[in-house]
Amino acid sequence: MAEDVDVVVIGLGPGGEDAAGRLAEAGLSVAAVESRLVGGECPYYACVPTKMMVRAAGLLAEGGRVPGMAGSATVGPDWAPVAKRIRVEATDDWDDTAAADRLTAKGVTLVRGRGRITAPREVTVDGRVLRARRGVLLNTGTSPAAPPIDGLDGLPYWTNREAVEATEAPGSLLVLGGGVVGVEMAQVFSRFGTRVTVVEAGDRLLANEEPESGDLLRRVFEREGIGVRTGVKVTGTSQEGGELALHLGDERLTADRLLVATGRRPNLKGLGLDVVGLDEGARQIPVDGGMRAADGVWAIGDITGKGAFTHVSMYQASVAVRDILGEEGPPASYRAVPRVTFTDPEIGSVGLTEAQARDQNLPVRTGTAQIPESARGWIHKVGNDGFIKLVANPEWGTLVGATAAGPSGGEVLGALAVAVHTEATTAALREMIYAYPTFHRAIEAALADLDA
Ligand SMILES: Cc1cc2nc3c(=O)[nH]c(=O)nc-3n(C[C@H](O)[C@H](O)[C@H](O)COP(=O)(O)OP(=O)(O)OC[C@H]3O[C@@H](n4cnc5c(N)ncnc54)[C@H](O)[C@@H]3O)c2cc1C
Ligand SMILES: NC(=O)c1ccc[n+]([C@@H]2O[C@H](COP(=O)([O-])OP(=O)(O)OC[C@H]3O[C@@H](n4cnc5c(N)ncnc54)[C@H](O)[C@@H]3O)[C@@H](O)[C@H]2O)c1
Repeated sequence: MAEDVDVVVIGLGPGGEDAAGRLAEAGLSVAAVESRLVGGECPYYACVPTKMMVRAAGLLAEGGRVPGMAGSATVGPDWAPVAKRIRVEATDDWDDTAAADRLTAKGVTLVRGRGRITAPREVTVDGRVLRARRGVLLNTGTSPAAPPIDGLDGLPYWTNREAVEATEAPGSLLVLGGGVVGVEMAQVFSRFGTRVTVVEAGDRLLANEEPESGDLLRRVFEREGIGVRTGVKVTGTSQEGGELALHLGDERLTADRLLVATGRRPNLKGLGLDVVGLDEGARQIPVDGGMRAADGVWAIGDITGKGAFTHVSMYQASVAVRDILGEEGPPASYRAVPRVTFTDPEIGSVGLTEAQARDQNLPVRTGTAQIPESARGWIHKVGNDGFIKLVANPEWGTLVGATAAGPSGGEVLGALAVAVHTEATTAALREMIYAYPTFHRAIEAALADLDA
């Protein structure tokens, strides 16, 4: 017999988990369906454990910067405490009991298994039928995607999941894909003594960011001994003995491990989307400003294609909850989506890149300041690589995008995210007093360059 509830949430990524809890706390009856781990990719295989890896790698790098600046230091990498911290503190050995208990304590009915829409406002999980009076909220996220390269399917390659579960740093690592996952992982493992080469098909690292960001990262990587191969085509793969190989025509790159970080595919197959007029083969589910995808269907998170970040998933959750509860509020806006690549230097950015602004036919003016030339950057000295780049629309007199690359670039970004979000005028930003000597004071120099 079917069970009647108000809302069924399929997939409990960060947004789905949050929305299910909030809807239950608002008094609705909520069934939440999860096939793997409550909380999704972020706490178990993505943001949280990888940032623990980044933190540990950063400590090693800072220790290595002591000579010539503050005396002597000997640092030796050991992956064991990183692996232990991920297993014990971050993921509870990839056990979601605590998260599941938190959710059910809010009044949510947790249903373990794979959910499928079987009729409008109806979801079936292993034969259990759930009817949703108000509707269904989709938050099924993404899975790692591998390109169709000869032989790759048969190789024991890592994705982000195996990399996070690693109990030791490999001797050598090939990273296929120089996007966010690839560059974060490459630098982490390199700092733990792994010989790393990044292999990227596009002509630069971090293709979605300003070209200056990819160029900066390449310079830093090469200085740190990380191999960077861009604009290359992998024609095949092979395994000989313990070694994995990528073929670039006649050339062979070999390593103990291969990390495939070539992007993600949305978890839409088998969801029964055709029942509600949506396309399971699509790259994303189109949503309106209230996160509505179809009658009685809301979608949030990576599957909406509005930015594959935990903060976007959480933001959309709050918009969807409001819409489901029939509360007033502004439609979702993506003008000022912030993003941070947690390399050293950190690459923080918000809004449009220069190229994206030009593609939208906006009038564009840019201003740049180099961190090493700022007072704080000069004082900081070793490890001071970075820049601020502003993308302004001179007609509106506002910033439409910005990048803060450098030490704590993701934190400096906060000021720029406020500026883009609130549409602060560049005139007002110029009148601001910027504390001396901070990294964010370089924003003032970039504003001056905007005028030049
Ligand atoms: C290595 C890595 C590092 C990252 N670091 C960051 C970072 O630092 N900051 C940041 O903001 N973002 C980061 N991200 C992105 C971030 O992980 C995602 O944007 C975030 O998890 C939000 O995803 P989501 O809400 O769409 O759902 P997901 O987290 O993908 O979760 C979806 C859930 O739905 C479940 N599911 C799927 N289909 C079904 C079904 N039919 N029935 C039941 N359950 C189903 C899945 O099992 C999963 O638990 C990182 C990603 C990766 C890969
Ligand atoms: N710090 C963060 O917030 C953070 C960290 C990691 C991931 N994420 C999210 O996860 C998403 C996925 O990250 P990702 O790095 O897997 O994907 P991505 O799309 O950012 O990068 C994938 C890269 O792989 C390259 N590639 C694709 N096919 C290739 C091939 N055959 N050979 C060589 N290179 C190839 C692409 O050109 C691209 O540069 C990101 O877009 C981001 O939204 C966020």
